[in-house]
Amino acid sequence: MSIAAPALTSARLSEAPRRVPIALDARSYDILIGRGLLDDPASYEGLPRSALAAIVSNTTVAPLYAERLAAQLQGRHRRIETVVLPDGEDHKDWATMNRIFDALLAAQGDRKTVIYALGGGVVGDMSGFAAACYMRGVPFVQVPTTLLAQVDSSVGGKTAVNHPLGKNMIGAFYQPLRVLADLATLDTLPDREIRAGLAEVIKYGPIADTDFFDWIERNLDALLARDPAALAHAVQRSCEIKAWVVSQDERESGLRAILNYGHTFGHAIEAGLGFGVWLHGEAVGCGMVLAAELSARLGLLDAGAAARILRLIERAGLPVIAPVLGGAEDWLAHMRVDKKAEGGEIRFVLIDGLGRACMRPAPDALVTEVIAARSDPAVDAAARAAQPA
Ligand SMILES: NC(=O)c1ccc[n+]([C@@H]2O[C@H](COP(=O)([O-])OP(=O)(O)OC[C@H]3O[C@@H](n4cnc5c(N)ncnc54)[C@H](O)[C@@H]3O)[C@@H](O)[C@H]2O)c1
Ligand SMILES: O=C(O)C(=O)C[C@@H](O)[C@H](O)[C@H](O)COP(=O)(O)O
Ligand SMILES: [Zn+2]
Repeated sequence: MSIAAPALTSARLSEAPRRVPIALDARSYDILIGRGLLDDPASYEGLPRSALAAIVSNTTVAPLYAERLAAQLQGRHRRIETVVLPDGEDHKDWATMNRIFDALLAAQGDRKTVIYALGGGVVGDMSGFAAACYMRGVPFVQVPTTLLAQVDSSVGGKTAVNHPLGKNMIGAFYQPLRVLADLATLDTLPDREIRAGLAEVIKYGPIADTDFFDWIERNLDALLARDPAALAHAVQRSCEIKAWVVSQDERESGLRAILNYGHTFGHAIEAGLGFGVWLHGEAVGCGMVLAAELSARLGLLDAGAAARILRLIERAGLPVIAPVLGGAEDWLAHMRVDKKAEGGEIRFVLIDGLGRACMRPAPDALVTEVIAARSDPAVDAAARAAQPA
């Protein structure tokens, strides 16, 4: 499989709200992108009215934005309940999911209850999964408040929780009614999270769009400085590319796997270090470096292009040296549970020339060589030292 995305509509750099449509077999929806959308009644037009709306958020985001969202939902729903989850990837698990179900049942949520996912990818993935399961499916709206969630996780309907043995192992494909990405919410986001979000932005270049890759290279400093026009373009273009991919292959029977570039290595790092030690975007950033190196060693990518990918990820302040974990066998064991693996054979998303991705197995010995070349035990030591006692 080898894919190259066609050029899409050129992005505007105006301050007007942007609308990216995502067309699916069963249903289409809009991704709204702009500053101030959270407080704009127009953002909510056409969404269902019901007895109960449940805002699912976390201990960090709820105090910042839940009241403002609730104010917009008044009049549309008779009751508004806010479910506040503990914050962090280490809480993206079944116990936390049950807290959402407990709250929905305690509030007598019915089949028309609308779930609003207010937060980053962790809240979004869990709220979406809760919406898919509660009474076998209730409507939900994504209100992403991290860069990563605005450019990636809120779009396309992958929902999940982690299992101790693997990342996102329990989940469902379940699409939101709308994505409402208020760029102003990024103002309160810590710098480390901006950098993590940039990993998924960078991802779209090598897999689908060399012009976008060039644009990110030229505009990385503006993105790191949170320049509003640069961020708006990055979010819009990322959503356009993701919508283009997902609308052709909603359930990942082929093409959609390109969105997993860097994730086979990245998920192994997240699980191997313990969920939450490295941010998802950090692990994916490093994973993209390893996958580019593997692509080069397989003769798919020239060394200059692999070096450009590495340099961009490094400039974004993301890690480019991996942990050693428990050694080569430990790495391979983590990667064998990857959802793209078939019959225990690991399949990697590789870069087949900048702007094109393909999926292929690779010899264990070569994968091990790449890991050995790009890992350092000092990274494991630093990760252990950064963990709370
Ligand atoms: N479903 C998908 O397609 C998809 C795609 C990419 C990633 N993901 C998943 O998304 C998760 C990562 O998402 P993430 O990077 O958003 O992490 P996150 O959800 O943990 O959010 C990062 C941190 O930022 C805080 N935060 C969120 N919004 C804030 C704001 N506006 N101001 C201040 N703080 C804020 C959060 O409380 C958290 O501490 C991972 O679990 C990953 O697997 C899913
Ligand atoms: O939307 C997709 O498809 C992706 O692969 C996007 C990824 O950035 C995201 O991290 C996703 O959750 C990974 O999916 P998984 O199937 O490997 O768990
Ligand atoms: Zn990801």
